[in-house]
Amino acid sequence: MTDLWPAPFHPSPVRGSVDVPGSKSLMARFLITAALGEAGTAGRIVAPLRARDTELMARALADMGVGVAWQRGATEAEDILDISPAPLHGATIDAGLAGTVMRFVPPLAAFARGEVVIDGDDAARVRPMDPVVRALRDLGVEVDAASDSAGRAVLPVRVHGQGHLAGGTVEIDSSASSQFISALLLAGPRCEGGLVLRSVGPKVPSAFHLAMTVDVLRRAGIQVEEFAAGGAPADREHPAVEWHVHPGIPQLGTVVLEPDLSNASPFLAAAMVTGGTVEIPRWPERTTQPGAQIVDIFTAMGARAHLRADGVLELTGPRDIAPLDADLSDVGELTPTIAAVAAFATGPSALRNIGQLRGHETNRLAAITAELSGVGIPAREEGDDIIITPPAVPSGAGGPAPRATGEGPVIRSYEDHRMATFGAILGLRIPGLRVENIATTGKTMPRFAHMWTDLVGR
Ligand SMILES: O=C(O)C1=C[C@@H](OP(=O)(O)O)[C@@H](O)[C@H](O)C1
Ligand SMILES: C=C(OP(=O)(O)O)C(=O)O
Repeated sequence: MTDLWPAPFHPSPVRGSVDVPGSKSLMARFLITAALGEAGTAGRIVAPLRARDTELMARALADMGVGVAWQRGATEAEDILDISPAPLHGATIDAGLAGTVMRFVPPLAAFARGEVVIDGDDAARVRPMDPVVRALRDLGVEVDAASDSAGRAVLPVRVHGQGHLAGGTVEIDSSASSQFISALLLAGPRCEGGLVLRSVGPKVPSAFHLAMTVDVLRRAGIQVEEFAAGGAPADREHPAVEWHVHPGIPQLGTVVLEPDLSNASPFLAAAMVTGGTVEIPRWPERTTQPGAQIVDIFTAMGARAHLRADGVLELTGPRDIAPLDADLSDVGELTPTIAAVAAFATGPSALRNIGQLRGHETNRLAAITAELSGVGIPAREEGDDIIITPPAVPSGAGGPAPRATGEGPVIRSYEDHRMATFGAILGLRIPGLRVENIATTGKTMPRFAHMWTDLVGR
């Protein structure tokens, strides 16, 4: 039987503080970087994230021969994960539904001696893999892969590692996911001649995640140059289309994992849709995480927010939520949260240039529009945009009329952690709403349901 979670209904202002666990994206990069370090040295992650995606990544490394030791501290902030590099060998890897695992492990596998097979959930077997498979083949690696109906590579992928990679120049169309570029950049320093990666094709999404990859490499002592179209050094206005990664041995050292700001966003959304106030401690002053952008986005929708001197972000939702018309290409993973808030705005919103979400845990354009429409909030896809046209509702309380099902509406979560948190946000203002398989939030935030109930109560 499908597990249906009764989402707390709480249209009056929510107040509270939420300590969110670590960033899955930073953690994935730290793990790969540490694994490619020098044998005999260890990388240490303080306050590591124990969630499905990061445990699968840690297990993938361990299965290939890397030493991985989790140590519990008195609090989660004192937990430690030590990663000890070692020669990599063949293995069978379960990527689950983690884009980071299925895309970041194949280049790493090229350094193994032996065959590395990467497979995952059924839903993972439709996520795009072609660009990383092609790039590895162009670099001389023997890779076998299953193919989809259009002949493009998908899981399972089999990498015949030779223990080393010569490197060179490779061109890649990474418009379906930034993770293909991140995957190759992370492996770049261990290529004997370094790596020159040239983006061809339409714009690469998720600019913040690309910046995160480059930042992690540089902090590990690796020289990375970024060039914009035309060959000038890349900057904020002129995004990189070519990366030169110099050869070297990355040294992760000891890093403290930042809280996952994208996972903070549903809690901040609770303040948005109820006109309440939510605090998030340990909000980093500077970060490459795209989740930090939620503050500006919610401010544009009427919130008041400030980062206090004690490192706590405080956000108060507005009485009336202003509609949003924004290009979300660079912050795509925030879309489900923003869509749930836009559902209660005073007018139509347009969430633009998010075609890459079709290759996420599920086709999120289809999922978001179907689930909003199902609870009486008209939403549609227009090309690579989502248009949400909330029916007129009295401000502050109540919500659109739910689909009449007798027991209250159901939000399907499609095995997608962010569709589950999207449902929880809607439930604050739609009475009787239930969310299918709330446990899917365990992909990146295993205690979500408890944290949500602690914040909003029953
Ligand atoms: O590199 C990463 O850690 C991620 C990159 C982004 O992927 P896409 O570029 O495929 O959207 C993001 O959406 C995903 O949640 C995490
Ligand atoms: C797209 C996401 O995940 P993945 O790393 O599996 O691509 C996400 O977390 O929103």
